[in-house]
Amino acid sequence: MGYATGFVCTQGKKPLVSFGVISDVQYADIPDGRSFLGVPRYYRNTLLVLQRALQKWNDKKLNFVINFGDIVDGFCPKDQSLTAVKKIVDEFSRFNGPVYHMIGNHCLYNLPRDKLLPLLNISSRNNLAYYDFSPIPEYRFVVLDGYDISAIGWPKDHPKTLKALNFLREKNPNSDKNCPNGLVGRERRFLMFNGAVGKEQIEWLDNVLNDAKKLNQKVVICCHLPLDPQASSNEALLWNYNEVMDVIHRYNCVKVCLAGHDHKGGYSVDSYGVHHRILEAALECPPGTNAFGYIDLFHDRLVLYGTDRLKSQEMVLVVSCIDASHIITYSSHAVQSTAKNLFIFRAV
Ligand SMILES: Nc1ccn([C@@H]2O[C@H](COP(=O)(O)O)[C@@H](O)[C@H]2O)c(=O)n1
Ligand SMILES: O=P(O)(O)OC[C@H](O)CO
Repeated sequence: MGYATGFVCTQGKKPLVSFGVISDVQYADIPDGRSFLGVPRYYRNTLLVLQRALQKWNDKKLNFVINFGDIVDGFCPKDQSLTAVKKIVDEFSRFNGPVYHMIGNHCLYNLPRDKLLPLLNISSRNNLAYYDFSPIPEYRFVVLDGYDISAIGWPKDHPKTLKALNFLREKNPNSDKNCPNGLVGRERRFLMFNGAVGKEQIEWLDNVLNDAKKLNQKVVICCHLPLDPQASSNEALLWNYNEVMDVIHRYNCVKVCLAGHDHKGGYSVDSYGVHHRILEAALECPPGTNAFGYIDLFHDRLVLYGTDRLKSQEMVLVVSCIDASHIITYSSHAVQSTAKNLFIFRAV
């Protein structure tokens, strides 16, 4: 295990703040298995990955930690859900500082929102799980609730469940609404394990970004579901990623969007110069390997130091795009190179 080095652009500067990141822990006290597409999943080992992450984050005296959702897997036996969620939350609470959680589909397979959100320390109105925080005056973090409109997590007769089911009936012809067969390209996101950001949350986002702009803050958006098709598999995207990105693109203050859910990870810079980084899943680490990291925040860039499967990434912030038609994209399997490609952007 080791953090990748070689980022020369920080020139030994001290970061404004540093925070730990991990996604898709998906713990369950069950034997190893596979995803629908056959990718191995190590349900018990993932707890060890989280424990090593905590050790590293505490050793490095990071300022806070963000968990990108799905702390417990849907295959966790339901009579163990509460114990399993508490077990993982207790692990996170060994961090010597604040931990910010967000919800994912697997959290919602295990517990309803009214039980889940207090455990995750998400104080909410109407059981919604979006919020923002500002660890330093220069930066604002916005955590979105990607399952605001969803067929999972709300009571069966809740208006949001009914709305989501109607939406899926309209968009996905398959009887198994998790099956993307017959859907083409970006339409393949219309699956039950995804969801949407509702109207009220979009208005809230607009207001937060307006406020951040007035305060001259840079914004990092965090959401379990990815927001950019260039970084993500079509099957993992937020249903209304385009609506959310339309709001985000109205504000030059949004610099980076971080996500989980698409376990292989990904990265892109969109046509507005916003970085999108999807974190590789902890669940898919074979025993002895890891997928966690930490991010150093500077005035002009974010530097992600990943371990093993979680790849390192330098994200240079931009104020304007000289050539908006040129989008830099590569999958997590491709060679990682960012800074040298960013000559088309003017750095802050
Ligand atoms: N290509 C796919 C992917 C998934 N499904 C359905 O989703 C469920 C969950 O998938 P996982 O990747 O988390 O295992 C799975 O049980 C399938 O119902 C699918 O149909 N086609
Ligand atoms: O974490 P899961 O099981 O919901 O899987 C999500 C898929 O990777 C999205 O493509």
